[in-house]
Amino acid sequence: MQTDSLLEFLLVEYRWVVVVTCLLPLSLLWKVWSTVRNYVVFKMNSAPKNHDKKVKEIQKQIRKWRMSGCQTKLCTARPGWQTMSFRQSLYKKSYTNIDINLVDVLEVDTENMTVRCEPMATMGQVSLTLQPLGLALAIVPELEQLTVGGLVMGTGVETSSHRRGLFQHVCTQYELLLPDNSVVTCSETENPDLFYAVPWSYGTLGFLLSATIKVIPAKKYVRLEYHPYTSLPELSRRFTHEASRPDSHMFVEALLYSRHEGVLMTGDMVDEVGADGKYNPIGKWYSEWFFTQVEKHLKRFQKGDKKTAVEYIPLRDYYHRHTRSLFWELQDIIPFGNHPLFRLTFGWLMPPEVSLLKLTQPAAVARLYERSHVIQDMLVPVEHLEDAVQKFHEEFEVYPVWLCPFKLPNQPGQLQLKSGKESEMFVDIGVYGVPKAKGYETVSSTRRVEEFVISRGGFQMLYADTYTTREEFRQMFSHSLYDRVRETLPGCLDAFPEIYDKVNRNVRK
Ligand SMILES: Cc1cc2nc3c(=O)[nH]c(=O)nc-3n(C[C@H](O)[C@H](O)[C@H](O)COP(=O)(O)OP(=O)(O)OC[C@H]3O[C@@H](n4cnc5c(N)ncnc54)[C@H](O)[C@@H]3O)c2cc1C
Ligand SMILES: NC(=O)C1=CN([C@@H]2O[C@H](COP(=O)(O)OP(=O)(O)OC[C@H]3O[C@@H](n4cnc5c(N)ncnc54)[C@H](OP(=O)(O)O)[C@@H]3O)[C@@H](O)[C@H]2O)C=CC1
Ligand SMILES: CC(C)=CCC[C@@H](C)[C@H]1CC[C@@]2(C)C3=C(CC[C@]12C)[C@@]1(C)CC[C@H](O)C(C)(C)[C@@H]1CC3
Repeated sequence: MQTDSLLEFLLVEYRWVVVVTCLLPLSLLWKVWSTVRNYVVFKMNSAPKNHDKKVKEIQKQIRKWRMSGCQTKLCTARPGWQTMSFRQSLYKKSYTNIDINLVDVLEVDTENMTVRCEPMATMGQVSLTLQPLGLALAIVPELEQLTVGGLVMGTGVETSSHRRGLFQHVCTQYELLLPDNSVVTCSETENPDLFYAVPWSYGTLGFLLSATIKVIPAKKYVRLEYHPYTSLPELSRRFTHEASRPDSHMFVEALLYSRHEGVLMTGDMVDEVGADGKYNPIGKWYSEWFFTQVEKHLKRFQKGDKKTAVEYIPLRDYYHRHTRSLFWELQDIIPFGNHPLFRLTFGWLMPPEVSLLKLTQPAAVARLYERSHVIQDMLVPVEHLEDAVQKFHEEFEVYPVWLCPFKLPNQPGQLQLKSGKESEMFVDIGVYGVPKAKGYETVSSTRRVEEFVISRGGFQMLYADTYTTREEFRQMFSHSLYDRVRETLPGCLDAFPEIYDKVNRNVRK
């Protein structure tokens, strides 16, 4: 990473000093506190009773805002440092912040196979609550601090999305507080326009009070197969086949380690460790970061070992396989984080809470990331996978690249299929790291990739920086249903800005 001054150099190269000595112990404190708190609250079954009381607390805040003449727009009071995105939203300073202190799992319905969660419940919390019941969310987005509210109002994807779609496609009902202070529920059959406009609305239609999400039976392990490739066309063909086949494996994912080479992984939930593979508890504190373990399969393949490797991984370890290394982002913060000695001594404290990393990010680091760090997830139809990888290589040249397939059904809402088909297989292309492409420049390079994605009928995940203009944004995301719903919801236009006003690069720091 290039740095300008000695101070910048120290703050970047030695950021690990603060992270290892302060943030790791603090993160452990936070993890222990929140796990115990969630367990006690769930066990005491206090949450469902408290839910209506807490909703009244929120309605009190909205009433106060309305009594004061709706002077400002509204947003949640979730501090920017706690959100699972690189930036902190500037609008939180001028909007009326509404405290949504709804942090719990409300009830698990084993008959209808759903769980009702409050919006501030996190993926780690929900998967811990469901695990003893032998259940899991139908889609478990990777990072533990992701919240239900953020995944509904933004989006969520995981390696079973080729079967089940995005996070919104496994939600059956939303409970919302509208700007006129009314509480409504919506689903495919009840207020369907609102139901389909909520995903990707980024909190600009109302406040989410709870979401009902599909759950599935969870088995103890994932049987994972590793298929290395040294040809992108072959990897792309097999990736598309594995994602689209009617009898697909439950999990499909690929990591690219260069423009032409990568490892495709296919997996299924199983109850026992089989004799055809080795048991690999990748979640153990001492175990190697997952993406470097996967790369070893590519290296052995390049040396002539062509066999398909099989491993048995504990289910929870699999769901959060990239969490301990924050995909591959921690290597830029704790460069020796994957060293065996460090893992043995400090591995049990990893990863540092993203929230604390954000809270303590030096300005010099922010400037450096601004200039020479890419964090983007672009969603394109899988037929364009090869030319998309080519485009990302030309503009960014960042590896590994995360490839995660997902099925996109043709439903009303912001994500419209340009092909008009009933459903289409897409791929999430995740790029996180220091760009090596010659001539890389943050805005112009990213805008060229955005233009490419729009031209292929794709979408940009909006936790990342979008440099699109308002017009380009409306080209990428359909606003016809969204605009209509905003006009029909009483007080919505006064209470909330448009999506673009909450996600574009100029409203984030
Ligand atoms: C070291 C440290 C790290 C922290 N990291 C995070 C973090 O990564 N994510 C985060 O949301 N908050 C984080 N917080 C803030 C923390 O959640 C609470 O705001 C603080 O601990 C006070 O909680 P409380 O006693 O008011 O609990 P509560 O009254 O239960 O919660 C108050 C607020 O705390 C947050 N909160 C509490 N429990 C949860 C939960 N299970 N899931 C999500 N949010 C919850 C919510 O913002 C909620 O509005 C952190 C705090 C500390 C000290
Ligand atoms: N595997 C995956 O899919 C991953 C996804 N992500 C991204 O992370 C995001 C989620 O991060 P997270 O920190 O949980 O969410 P955030 O706190 O960042 O919230 C995301 C958006 O949702 C809105 N929102 C959140 N809760 C509510 C609510 N109760 N009512 C109304 N609006 C709400 C926020 O509005 P406001 O600004 O007013 O608070 C914000 O606009 C996802 O959208 C996704 O893009 C990141 C990593 C992995
Ligand atoms: C769809 C999927 C799987 C997305 C994965 C997104 C992750 C790679 C993102 C989400 C939050 C994220 C942007 C973050 C960072 C890295 C990439 C993350 C983890 C870091 C930790 C990079 C270092 C920065 O100093 C800072 C701490 C601000 C951020 C925090 C958010």
